[in-house]
Amino acid sequence: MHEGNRTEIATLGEFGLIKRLTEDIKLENKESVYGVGDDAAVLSYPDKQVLVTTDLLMEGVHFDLVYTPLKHLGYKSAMVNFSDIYAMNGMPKQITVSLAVSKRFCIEDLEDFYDGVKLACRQHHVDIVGGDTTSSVTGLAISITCIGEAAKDQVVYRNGAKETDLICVSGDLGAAYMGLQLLEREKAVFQGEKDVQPDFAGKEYLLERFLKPEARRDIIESLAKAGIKPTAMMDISDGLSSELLHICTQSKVGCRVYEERIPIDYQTAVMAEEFNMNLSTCALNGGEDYELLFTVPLTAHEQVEQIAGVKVIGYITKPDLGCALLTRDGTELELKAQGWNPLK
Ligand SMILES: Nc1ncnc2c1ncn2[C@@H]1O[C@H](COP(=O)(O)OP(=O)(O)O)[C@@H](O)[C@H]1O
Ligand SMILES: Cc1ncc(C[n+]2csc(CCOP(=O)(O)OP(=O)(O)O)c2C)c(N)n1
Ligand SMILES: [Mg+2]
Repeated sequence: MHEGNRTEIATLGEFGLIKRLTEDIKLENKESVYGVGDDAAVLSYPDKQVLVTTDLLMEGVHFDLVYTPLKHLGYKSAMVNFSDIYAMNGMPKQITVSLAVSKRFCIEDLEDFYDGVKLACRQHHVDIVGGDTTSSVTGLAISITCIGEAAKDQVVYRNGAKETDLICVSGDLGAAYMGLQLLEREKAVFQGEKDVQPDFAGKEYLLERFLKPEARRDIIESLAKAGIKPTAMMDISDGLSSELLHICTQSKVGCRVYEERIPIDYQTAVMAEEFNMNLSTCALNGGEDYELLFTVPLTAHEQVEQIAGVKVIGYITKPDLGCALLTRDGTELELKAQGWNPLK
């Protein structure tokens, strides 16, 4: 947050602030008929399915400003919403951004936050078409709603996985969680002693995965190019096991996942060792990976294996076999959702 050069929000007021944050927005998409400036935005989606998703992020629950730069927070807040649209096999098109801010924040802070939101939007061709701004007596609250589109026959739900389907995952898992653990460990350094710098050498990937997640538009495009429509899909925000159980419950099937096939980056493994944590537990339950978890028919095996950044990690079974992890030594462990739960 800004220390020198602070302009109090009160000097602009609500409307001045909104103008300052939104005056440079240019609409990219033909579906965005009218954006910021009236009682509602106007969108046009003839002959498409319209996808709508929303997320609420609370300071102290979802993010800690001691080690999260506001520009990164803006970027991530937008990205996690795009990820939900991609998880429906759609393309994000518009967002609305709602903020509740306390007096701790100055105009420059909110401009930083918006720079991050705008950068994410430019990269994913998304228009900011509205929002709401109010005050908060405690921390910062952020709610972003994203609107997207998909062709009528292309939407992919969580409930379509069938027996013998292959379970696939993009990228690697557990790195964002290790990034969070690392930042929490170094938090004292951020807060207090000014001359001591936290040492993140060799751990950059973990921080990047946590602070700057990238929604997997590329995977959606690769699947479309290969002519593969997944039978079920969702994004991994709460951890692989939790999400797999959602797909299996909603699809009324069971599953088997090979522990040795779960993709994990080298830096994640080194960090887990340093923290004395079980690596598979980190990858299964870490959360905030924002990778895609999906199932494809067995007939798509060869094609899906050729997509860069996608790994087949298991298969779908009859429901009575339940959901289990096949460990390296061949034992079966029941999968449990031990991932992140803000209401616990
Ligand atoms: N307060 C709420 N009121 C109505 N629907 C909700 C509420 N909270 C969550 N949902 C809905 O429940 C479903 C699951 O939500 P959630 O677990 O948050 O999914 P995700 O991890 O994709 O954000 C979604 O369809 C979401 O819209
Ligand atoms: C200070 C802090 N505590 C905890 C976390 C971990 N965390 C925050 S959000 C999240 C997962 C997704 O959040 P949720 O509200 O469940 O989003 P949804 O699944 O609805 O998209 C995790 C693991 C964090 N990033 N920062
Ligand atoms: Mg949610």
